[in-house]
Order: sequence, then C-alpha cells, then structure tokens
Amino acid sequence: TGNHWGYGKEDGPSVWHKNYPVAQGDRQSPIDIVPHQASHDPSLDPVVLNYDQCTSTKISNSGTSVVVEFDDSDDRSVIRGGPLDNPYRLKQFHFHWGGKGCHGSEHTVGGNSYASELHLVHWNAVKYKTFGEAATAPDGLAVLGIFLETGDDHRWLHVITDALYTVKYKGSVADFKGFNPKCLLPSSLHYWTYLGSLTTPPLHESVIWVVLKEPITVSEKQLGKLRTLLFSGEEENERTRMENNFRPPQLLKGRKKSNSHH
Ligand SMILES: COc1ccc(/C(C)=C/C(=O)O)cc1
Ligand SMILES: [Zn+2]
Repeated sequence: TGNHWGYGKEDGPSVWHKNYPVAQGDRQSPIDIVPHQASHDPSLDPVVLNYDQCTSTKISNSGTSVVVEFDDSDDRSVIRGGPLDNPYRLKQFHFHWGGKGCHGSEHTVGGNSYASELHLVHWNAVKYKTFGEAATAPDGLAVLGIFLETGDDHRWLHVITDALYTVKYKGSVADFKGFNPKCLLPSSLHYWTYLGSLTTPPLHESVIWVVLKEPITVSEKQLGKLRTLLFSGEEENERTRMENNFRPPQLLKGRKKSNSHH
C-alpha cells in the first residue's frame, strides 16, 4: 500500500520521479558543493544552535534510516540566524551512510563524498502550525547537514550505536530519552547554505540547507553498527542490511552556487 520507495535497483533514487515528479524539480537536494565557486556572502550571520534544553524522546527504524525524535511542542531546541528569518524547531535527526569502506554522504564537496551524513531536521513553527504544513512550504524546513568521516571512535556516537539493536527491523520504535545532539557537532559552525529539498520522498522543495564545512570523526566500527540495521521488517523473509541509503547529487538548475559563511 502507498508509494513504496527505497534505495534498491527497482525502487531507488533513479525511479522516485515516477511517483514523485518533483524529483525532477529545480531545487532538489542533495547537490555537489563547490567551495571555490560558493560566493562568500558577508551579510550572512553565524548560525546559532540552542540545544541546551534539548532532549530526545524515541529512536526508530523508518525502513530507510534510523531516526531520533524530539519533543517539538515548544521552542526549547532551535536553530536560528544564518540564512534563517525565524527560529526553526528541532523535530528529528537521522543518518545516511554507505556500504563497507565506500562512501555514503548525500552532499558532496568538490565531487568528494564522505562516509556518512547526519541530518538534523527543523521546522518553522513561527509561520506554520504543524511540521506537515511546514514540510510543504518553501521556507518551512531547515536541515543542518553534518559530514561524518572515518577515523577514531566518536566519544558520544556510541550512545546511539549501542541502542541500534532495539530498532533492528523496519517499523521498530524504542524509548530514547535524554540524548542531546550538541555532542554530535564539530568545533566550527562555518557553513554553506542553499535552497533545496527533502532528499527522500516526498522530496518537497521546502528546505533551507545549512551544511557544516567541518566533518565529525567516527570509527569504521561505529559506522559498521549502522549497517547492522535492516531495511526489512521482522516478519519479512528477506533480511536486507540497511546501507547505501543516500540520494546522489542533483542538478543545480540555475541555482546560484551555495553561499558561504566563513
Ligand atoms: C510530510 O512527510 C515527510 C516525510 C519525510 C520528511 C523528511 C524529513 C525527509 C528527509 O529527511 O529527506 C519530511 C516530511
Ligand atoms: Zn536526510
């Protein structure tokens, strides 16, 4: 039932346009970010993250990624400043990653991809009443993208990877309280920004993207734990490991190169 999409040969990014024609729109994400072509915009303010009162509520396997949800009933956890005219409330974060040793980020930088990419999804609760409404508005969502490169263990990522066994199968949900995503930020909030879209169906062109220039470092072992998740549900015969759940870069279609805050 419903529009089943995924990352396989038959249901992957190359055929999403059949059920979601906006996939061929003129502000689709992700994109290849070309640093030297990114116009440096001195009027761009720093991005500010107020995650201090931020606490997670649950973790789930959406069938396409692992998602950590937040209580977005007030403005306790917001992103503001930068290219944003309002504060945007944190709703959830999720990851995209590759297979063993190969790349898995969605945005690329000068044609190079990272091992993984973390997306913190926020919505404009000043202008819109619900997340669903914001998700279809041109300035409805702000997604903070953070690249993950492989190296040493990340000292806090284990809090997430140690909980993955509770959400192995599509559709599983578990309590996941008290996690503050502040611990997943790199030291610098220097960023690129551009107008784009969701990178999974329904691919709404409703996202102001803020992609941090500095990656965080995680170990191959920690990434490997993401790959122990399954795309498939507990009742399915096929056990398909969750990996390569990333959409490749899309055409700029006349968009100006990303703006850059030093
Ligand atoms: C209204 O339905 C939605 C479904 C997915 C999403 C996201 C947040 C997609 C993505 O992360 O690319 C938003 C709304
Ligand atoms: Zn994403």
